[in-house]
Amino acid sequence: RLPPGSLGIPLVGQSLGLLWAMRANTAERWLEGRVKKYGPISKLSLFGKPTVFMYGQAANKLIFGGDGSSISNQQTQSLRMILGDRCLLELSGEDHKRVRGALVSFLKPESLKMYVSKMEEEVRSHLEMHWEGNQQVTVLPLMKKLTFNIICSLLFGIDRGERRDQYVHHFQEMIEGMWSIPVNLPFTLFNNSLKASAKVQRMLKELLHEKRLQLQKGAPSHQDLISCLLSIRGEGNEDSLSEDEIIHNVMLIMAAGYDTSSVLITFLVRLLANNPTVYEAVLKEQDEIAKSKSSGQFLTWEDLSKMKYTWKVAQETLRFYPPIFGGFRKTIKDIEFGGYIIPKGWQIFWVAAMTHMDSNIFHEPEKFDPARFENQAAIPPYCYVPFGGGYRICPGYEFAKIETLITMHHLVTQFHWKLCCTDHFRRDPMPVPTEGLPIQLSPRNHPFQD
Ligand code: HEM
Repeated sequence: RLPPGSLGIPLVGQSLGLLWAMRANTAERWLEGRVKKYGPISKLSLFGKPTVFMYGQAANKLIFGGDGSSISNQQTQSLRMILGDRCLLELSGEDHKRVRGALVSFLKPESLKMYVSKMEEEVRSHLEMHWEGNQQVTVLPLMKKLTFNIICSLLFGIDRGERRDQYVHHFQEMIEGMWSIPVNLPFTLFNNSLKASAKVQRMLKELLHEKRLQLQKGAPSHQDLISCLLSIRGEGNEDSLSEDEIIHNVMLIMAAGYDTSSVLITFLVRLLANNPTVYEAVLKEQDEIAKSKSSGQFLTWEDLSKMKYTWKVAQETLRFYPPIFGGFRKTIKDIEFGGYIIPKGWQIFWVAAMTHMDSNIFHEPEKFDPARFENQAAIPPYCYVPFGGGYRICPGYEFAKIETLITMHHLVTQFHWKLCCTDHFRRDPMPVPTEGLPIQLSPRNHPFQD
């Protein structure tokens, strides 16, 4: 009773077909082809492993909704070797709960409220340095720079300067090989990434010791994520997290929070250039907030809570272009689903966009309509999953929301822009617009000089 489909050529299976379709931005069509041929659940072979692809509300409930006793997380070997074996993605059961709890104690809204102004400072100085006075900018690399700087400032307490620049350099090298084939030979992408990962780990170890000393001298534990993690005590007053756990999870946060939010903001910029109606409504909302502030005054938590329409636009953007295309899980025992058996040890491949574009769930799914998020309760559970679901749901949701809203506030109230090239994109595996989305820029209230 295995699901229909074929495992293809040994080892290679359908991996090349899927990777090719991702690059050409036709992965959804590629998967739709499978659904037409085999139905909503089918078997194939991806990255050397027998796999079941499935999507939809019931499938997502099975994947995200359990407690980890039948389905576990599954990461690629390259990711494990680069980010370390104590990062959240590798942990399960009590270890996962303990480490995740520690990260959430910093990433929860009640803690993040304290950092709104610090985040805004980073956004303002970024725009001043890289946007103001320029007639053309390329959005994606700049947004990556910005989200990295926000992470450095808030999570690691590293201010602008030489040290931060060194981090950026090694970190970028590290993440370049995260999705590569794990062939550890000199000059392979994977080998470069592993070397960069070792450098980043050494730098973080130094930083950790500095933070420990600062804490001993009375620095506040909430000054940044690392200090917060170092201060959490277990039941017998011992360190709750080991040094490796702190370092590996700080690297995970760097990787998880950098590409994702920068892609979301880039696609928002692209959307507002293409959709004047949505642009006018976002501008109206943000102008009202700007008018209520005196010159130079920082945004507050209350201001962010007024940006309701802007966040709905972001939610609809995430429905169309989820930065995380999907992911893998592994069965711990035989599982019966939809009349089929998924054998123990097989991979499960979930894909957010397939559920997001299902017309049985979202009326006219091809239409960009932020109004569908007016009544969040009307969206059935496990159907809108850009941040995943269940006990592994993205703990950076609120962080991503705050940085997106602050950045969009400043962009729309300060600038006009239009696209300079085609608005095609490919997946790498994150969506990447052609040439990184160059735009023509002019200050607000100044017409373009063509
Ligand atoms: C638009 C921005 C973001 C999107 C779309 C996003 C999406 C996701 C998704 C889909 C997952 C679940 C993957 C799975 O279940 O296999 C996830 C997990 C995770 N995300 Fe995010 N993320 C975003 C921003 C962030 C930020 C800013 C941070 C940190 C500051 C972060 C930290 C994490 C971590 C640590 C996990 C692993 C959770 C676990 O395994 O328990 N993410 N994210």
